[in-house]
Amino acid sequence: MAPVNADINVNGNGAFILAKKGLPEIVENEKFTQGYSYEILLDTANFLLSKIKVRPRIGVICGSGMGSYWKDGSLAENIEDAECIPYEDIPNFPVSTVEGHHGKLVFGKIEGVPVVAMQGRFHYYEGYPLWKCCLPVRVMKLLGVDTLIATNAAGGLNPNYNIGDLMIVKDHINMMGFAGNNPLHGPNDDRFGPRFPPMNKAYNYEFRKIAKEVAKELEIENIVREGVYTCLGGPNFETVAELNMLKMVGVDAVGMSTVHEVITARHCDMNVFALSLITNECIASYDQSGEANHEEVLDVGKVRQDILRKFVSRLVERFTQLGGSHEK
Ligand SMILES: O=P(O)(O)O[C@H]1O[C@H](CO)[C@@H](O)[C@H]1O
Ligand code: HPA
Repeated sequence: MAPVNADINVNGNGAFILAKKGLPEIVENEKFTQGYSYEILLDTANFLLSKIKVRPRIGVICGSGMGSYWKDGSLAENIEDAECIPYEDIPNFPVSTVEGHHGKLVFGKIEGVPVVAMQGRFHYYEGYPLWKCCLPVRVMKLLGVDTLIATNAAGGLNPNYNIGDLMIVKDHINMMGFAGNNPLHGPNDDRFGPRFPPMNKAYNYEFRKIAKEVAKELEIENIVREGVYTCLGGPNFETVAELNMLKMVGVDAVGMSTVHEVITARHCDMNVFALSLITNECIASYDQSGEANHEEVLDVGKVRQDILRKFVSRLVERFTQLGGSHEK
């Protein structure tokens, strides 16, 4: 895990607090996508540390409709000793605006492992610049998270995929990045990571191997796939021609998130695992009837909530057992 260059102290109330030090502030400038400075995000992390009892080790981002199983009563069943903090109460945090994204950080334990779950993520189409969509990932890093599990709902483009399948993300194609839109755009702060981060090992090989083993243990290997994800800016679903182009370049599943979060996480040296729930078939032919819609996306999330909860819980346990010395 890369040093975040912040000393961790304990304040008078026994809460963790991160001390500021190092480089000068980078001024926020949304227009030029410079993002919040390291110091501003330390304020956010310190606010959270003053509220929580355990420091999370693993961060989970819940995809569309997949956060509902973390909600209210059922959340307590899965995350022990849950402490929920609404986004609107967190300094410098954006707020969730999309149905199926509740807008809370949930701290607690899964299988005894301290975690933080984002019950709701931020998307570019909501009007947030990419750096802001990914701000929680950097805050997680400052809190001590070294592993990110990002989940998403995605359209299945691979003709062998079925609705309800789970796709372990092997790699991504950063379509928005091709057009120059990247969460790391703007001045680089080396305290988060290097100017030119590599991305050829973005999705941890050991984690993917473990996920396939876990799928066998849970007897769900028949619905678990491995493939390439891409994120488009949204909010519209894709045209037939766009989908055919994506198919030609090797995309298996299409969504509107995750890629920029993963880039941000890898930039600050987190280990990453990502999982797509295939919620709909991408309609890549003019002869096919039907239209993609968000309701269907949310419905499939509900149907798969139990399996997702079991899968993610087991992964949290197994990733933690792996320790920090594995090949990324
Ligand atoms: O990627 P998540 O947040 O799971 O959501 C996916 O589902 C929504 C479309 O139905 C889009 O936001 C797309 O990105
Ligand atoms: O078909 C899709 N396209 C883009 N994003 C999505 N999120 C869920 N399904 C889809």
